[in-house]
Amino acid sequence: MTEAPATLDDYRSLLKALPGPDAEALLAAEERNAQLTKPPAALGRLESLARWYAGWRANGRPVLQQPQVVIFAGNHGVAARGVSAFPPEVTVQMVANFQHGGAAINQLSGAFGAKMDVHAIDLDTPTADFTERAAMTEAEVLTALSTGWNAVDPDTDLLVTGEMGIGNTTSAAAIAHALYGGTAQDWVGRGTGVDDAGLTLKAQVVSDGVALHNKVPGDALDTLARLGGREIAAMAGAILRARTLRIPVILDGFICCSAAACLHAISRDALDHCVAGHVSAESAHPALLAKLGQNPLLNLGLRLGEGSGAALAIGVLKGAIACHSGMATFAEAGVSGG
Ligand SMILES: O=C(O)c1ccc[n+]([C@@H]2O[C@H](COP(=O)([O-])O)[C@@H](O)[C@H]2O)c1
Ligand SMILES: Cc1cc2nc[nH]c2cc1C
Repeated sequence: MTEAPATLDDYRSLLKALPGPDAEALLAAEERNAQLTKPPAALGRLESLARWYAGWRANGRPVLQQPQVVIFAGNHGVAARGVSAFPPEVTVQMVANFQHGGAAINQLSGAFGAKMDVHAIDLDTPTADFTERAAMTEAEVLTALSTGWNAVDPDTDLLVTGEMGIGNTTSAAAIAHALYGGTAQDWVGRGTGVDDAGLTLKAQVVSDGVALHNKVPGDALDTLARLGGREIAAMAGAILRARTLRIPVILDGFICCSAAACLHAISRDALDHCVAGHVSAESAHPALLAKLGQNPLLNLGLRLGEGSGAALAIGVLKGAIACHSGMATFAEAGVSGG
């Protein structure tokens, strides 16, 4: 197995030298798509999805057989500021629920034939409150990144990255505010369901945290360490590891996209192997997706996290690949062309 990068600079170097999709497979998929028994473009976005998948899998007629859902959990010092509708102990309780098969993501992984792995990262040691100091030290963010890196099964042919962490919509909003500017209000949402007073407090916390850390120069990996969380860093590590293995990734909601944003801010093509599974009901998710240039596959009003929206989108991608690789051509079926 390829070892995880040892330093943040090693991650930066990797982000500048990422593999692309396979050009031959892209061409073969394009040619095959043009011959399938349907009017041109009649399968809409399924057609470009299948080509995208074919390119990353280096196979013009690919199969999708071994999806992996990986869930990372982390605790946040900033949760002590009262920014969530739920107490921090829910993180470890939900990890137990994942392990016992009782969460939504267990059902969705099962429904779409994905194996599911859960990584609880140092839950007894919440990150520092980012309004006081950096959420993670360099050693801590590297540990979390490598947890994500090592969590990817090299034999999987599709990865979903999900998370669980009370307080993490505040971290995600702070990352987005630091990377993209605007106001803190632009990036905060209700998360697990805070009321208006909670939302106002959240905006203040995000504003204070970003003001503190903006005083020190740094790039998006520094932002990840200063404002992020262990599960957010782990998702970034997993997304990057998947890229090195040419494993396509379905992104989940607001928090997952904040992790992806830290890679995208360093290298504009870092998410070319990713597709947004859904747009969540977290109010700033549409704006974050727009910054990433991502057009989500589903819009079902979910605001759960856990990889749930992305897991649902496995079904869409499986449908796209089944059509692309299984359909007859006009010649094979003896159907007249238009
Ligand atoms: O994925 C999303 O867009 C999303 C939106 C709202 C809430 N969540 C989940 O809710 C938790 C964070 O909410 P909060 O209010 O504690 O910041 C965390 O466990 C997330 O998985 C997730
Ligand atoms: C119960 C519960 C389940 C979750 N799953 C992801 N985030 C969550 C937050 C809460 C509060």
